[in-house]
Amino acid sequence: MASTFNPRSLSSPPNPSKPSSHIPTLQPPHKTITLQTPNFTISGGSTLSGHVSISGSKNSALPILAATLCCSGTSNLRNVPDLSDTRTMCSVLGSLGAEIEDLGGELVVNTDGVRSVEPCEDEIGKIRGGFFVVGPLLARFGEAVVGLPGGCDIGARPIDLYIRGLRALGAIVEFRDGKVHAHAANGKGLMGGRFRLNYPSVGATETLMMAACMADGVTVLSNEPEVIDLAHFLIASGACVEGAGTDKLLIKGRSRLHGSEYSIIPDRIEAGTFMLAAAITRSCISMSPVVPSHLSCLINKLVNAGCKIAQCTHDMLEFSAVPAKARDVLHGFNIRTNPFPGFPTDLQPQIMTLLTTCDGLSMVKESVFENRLRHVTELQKFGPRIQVCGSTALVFGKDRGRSNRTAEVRTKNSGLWEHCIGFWKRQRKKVSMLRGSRVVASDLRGGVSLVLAGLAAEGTTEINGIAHIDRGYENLETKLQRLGADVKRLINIPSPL
Ligand SMILES: CC(=O)N[C@H]1[C@@H](OP(=O)(O)OP(=O)(O)OC[C@H]2O[C@@H](n3ccc(=O)[nH]c3=O)[C@H](O)[C@@H]2O)O[C@H](CO)[C@@H](O)[C@@H]1O
Ligand SMILES: C=C(OP(=O)(O)O)C(=O)O
Repeated sequence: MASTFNPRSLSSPPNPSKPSSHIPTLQPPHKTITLQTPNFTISGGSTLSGHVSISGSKNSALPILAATLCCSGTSNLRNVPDLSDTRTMCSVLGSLGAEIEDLGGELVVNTDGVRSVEPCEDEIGKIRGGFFVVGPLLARFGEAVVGLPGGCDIGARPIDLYIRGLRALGAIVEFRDGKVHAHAANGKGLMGGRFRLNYPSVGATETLMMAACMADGVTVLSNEPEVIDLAHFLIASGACVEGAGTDKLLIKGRSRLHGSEYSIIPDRIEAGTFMLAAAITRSCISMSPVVPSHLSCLINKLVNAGCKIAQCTHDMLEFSAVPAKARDVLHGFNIRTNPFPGFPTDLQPQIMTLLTTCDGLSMVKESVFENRLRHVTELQKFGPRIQVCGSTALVFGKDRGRSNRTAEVRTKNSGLWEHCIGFWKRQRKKVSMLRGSRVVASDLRGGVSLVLAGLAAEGTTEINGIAHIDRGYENLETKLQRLGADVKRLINIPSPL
């Protein structure tokens, strides 16, 4: 991974102005999940076929579970995925006094018994979404004492935008004893106010929406599908939220929200991961339910690379990467992660794995999180040539005489070209199929990108640290097995001394 080239001048599309490192910083401690049992063992090389059912979205379910704290009566939530993250979120609510009943496929949440405004710190520290409860607790009870969040270790992930936004809504916020202490300035409820995020943070937008739904007026920016899903849940519960899906949300306060019945949207990141599993194994699979427009950016990239959408309805996709002729290849391409509708950062590690099997040189630029290329070191153990500099990775695919002109031009313009083309020429003859390896997942999407590598690799792969993957994929191995993959979850028994 050592690099000497300078990527400063890499040309790239405009990025919304991201808060820079001068912003303060209540930075959350990233909790390390103990990397031990179980693991995945994968025999690579199988072609996939058949249909996969896509679960509800983790990143919608977490804020919507938090939002039930705003609602009197019961909230009936369908399509909540059964993940370690959603279980943790239920424990967070339980630690406040909420009652949650699992009807199998439907969670019934009643928060009328909530008497505490201080959720269990250990549970909050396991996931990013735990911190979202600060918004609804302030909205309904006028007070919250919340520990710092955990989640994937992919960057500093500060919470300064949350704090600034809550202050703009009239909260007094202090940091004491490792926790955020917030209360409504007038001792009753939040007053409402206007706040413009200087970066469309998903979590800050969601937290402020929940905080504002019993106060008045907030202007926020993120329009990720999961933010819109939360807006729809709040509206179903009696909130007045205008502008969901645009870059301006207007929330008019209501004194009370009520329970409702709501179904979480399908997980676009899970669906995207399965499309990439089909692409890397050059297979054809169908999937539902999906919202195809949530996947447009990925679909465009894959179609340009040589894949096909064989069928598409309002909630089903049939995706094929089966070559029409034996000599057909998938062509490398460039991606840059960005807020929706840009390329999702949560699919960056997975698409990088696909690119190692494509033709030519590809460039991957991570622009949302500053430390989201950690999986590369493990991915390299499968044999591909990937060079990282800062937040950019160059993926040296197979050379069959065609290369990715855009990557060439961009790298040429940036002075990177001489360095990397020389390297590629020396290495390309050595590039062959991915080879099975023993690797460790260090975060959720980086971890699943290793599963994709294992599916395509020659031989056997063992992936440890799969607790990270269990945070965000429901029954991953069962779903892959049904598609024909040879994946097993094994429990390691530590050898006696
Ligand atoms: C539970 C959940 O929904 N997680 C998703 C959510 O995370 P999350 O809500 O944490 O992501 P954000 O959109 O907040 O973060 C984007 C960028 O903004 C920065 N930032 C954020 C808040 C803040 O107060 N200050 C600040 O500087 C972050 O460090 C990061 O560099 O959106 C991300 C971006 O689509 C996804 O990768 C995560 O899967
Ligand atoms: C980064 C992710 O999750 P979290 O924000 O919960 O850590 C993710 O889902 O890829």
